Amino acid sequence: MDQALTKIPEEKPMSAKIIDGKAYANGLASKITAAVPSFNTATGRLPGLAVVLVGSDPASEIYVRSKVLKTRELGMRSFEHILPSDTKQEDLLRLVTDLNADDAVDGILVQLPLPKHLDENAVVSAIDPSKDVDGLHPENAGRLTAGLSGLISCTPLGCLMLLQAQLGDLSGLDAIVVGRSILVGKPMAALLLRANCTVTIAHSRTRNLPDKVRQADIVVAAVGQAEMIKGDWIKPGATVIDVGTTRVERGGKKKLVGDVEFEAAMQTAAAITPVPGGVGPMTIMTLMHNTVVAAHRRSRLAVPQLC
Ligand SMILES: NC(=O)C1=CN([C@@H]2O[C@H](COP(=O)(O)OP(=O)(O)OC[C@H]3O[C@@H](n4cnc5c(N)ncnc54)[C@H](OP(=O)(O)O)[C@@H]3O)[C@@H](O)[C@H]2O)C=CC1
Ligand SMILES: Nc1nc(=O)c2c([nH]1)NC[C@@H]1CN(c3ccc(C(=O)N[C@@H](CCC(=O)O)C(=O)O)cc3)C=[N+]21
Repeated sequence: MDQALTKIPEEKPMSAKIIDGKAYANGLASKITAAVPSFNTATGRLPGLAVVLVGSDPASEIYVRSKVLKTRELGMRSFEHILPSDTKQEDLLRLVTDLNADDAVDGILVQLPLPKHLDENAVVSAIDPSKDVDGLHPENAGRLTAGLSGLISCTPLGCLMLLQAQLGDLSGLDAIVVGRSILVGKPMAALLLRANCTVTIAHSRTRNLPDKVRQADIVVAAVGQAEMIKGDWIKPGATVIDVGTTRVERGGKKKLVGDVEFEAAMQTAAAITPVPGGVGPMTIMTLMHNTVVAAHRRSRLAVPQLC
């Protein structure tokens, strides 16, 4: 046979689609901004978000700052409470009680982790569940697992929006969530299960993690260890959502990296979120989303379609 006819074209290296979380978050922002004036007309006030930060961790300060700026940018009210790192449990609980009673406040977010001497569970449980825009209160966490409506944790909600935008219906897909925190891993797994995925939850005691990741059509990495999930663990064609954010030093420069080996995963995945610019902006925007949802529910108004 003619040599020219049998020649197989050289295989091009695959390159995943980069899921633009920033762009998706901007789209969501326009819907939220549009919902604020009608809420204002109906109630005579603006939706309000209170953010509480205890201590002065520089990374936490950056996140809190961007939450405050975004709240104002979207036309809502922001209440900022920065407390010293030696704040007493009873003082923090009193602040939460005051915010619960304040009608101008629709959402309360207590930035985690709290300093070691404070009881995180007690603080989160003290938040009025109708204002718990982080979805961390046991009532909201329980409602999610029970399939009831409530407020859903921001980061997992943002990850689900990106996955559905990328894949449409998730029914029947094999998903692995690496990490089982109350903030990310557990609610993420509950949301994927609700979306009819078959879900594996992995953690620090999981055996043969690479093999488990290799089975998954969807990989959500929420560990907090720079690039611990290797590119060759990713199943060809999988969708990868990288929640992790770790500051590292590379070549004398500070850099923010995810839990997934990005460049290597690009060769096998069908789509992947970058760090920064992936899940992070979605977390901030879903917090805004939850604040508007909470404001409408608290005022007994129909919740507008935001996503
Ligand atoms: N981009 C964003 O919007 C957000 C980013 N983050 C980032 O996501 C990451 C995770 O956050 P968070 O869930 O709060 O972190 P936590 O530290 O609370 O949880 C980490 C989880 O990873 C598991 N884990 C640790 N080591 C391994 C390992 N070697 N193999 C498998 N699993 C392991 C732990 O297991 P075990 O339970 O057994 O200890 C734990 O369940 C962090 O980098 C954080 O900064 C968090 C929130 C929002
Ligand atoms: N009660 C509580 N709720 C949280 O949701 C919560 C928390 N505590 N504690 C800390 C983590 C972390 N987190 C992030 C939010 C935004 C970005 C983000 O916007 N990141 C940008 C980069 C920002 C940068 O350069 O530092 C990005 O990924 O593009 C990251 C991480 C929310 N968290």
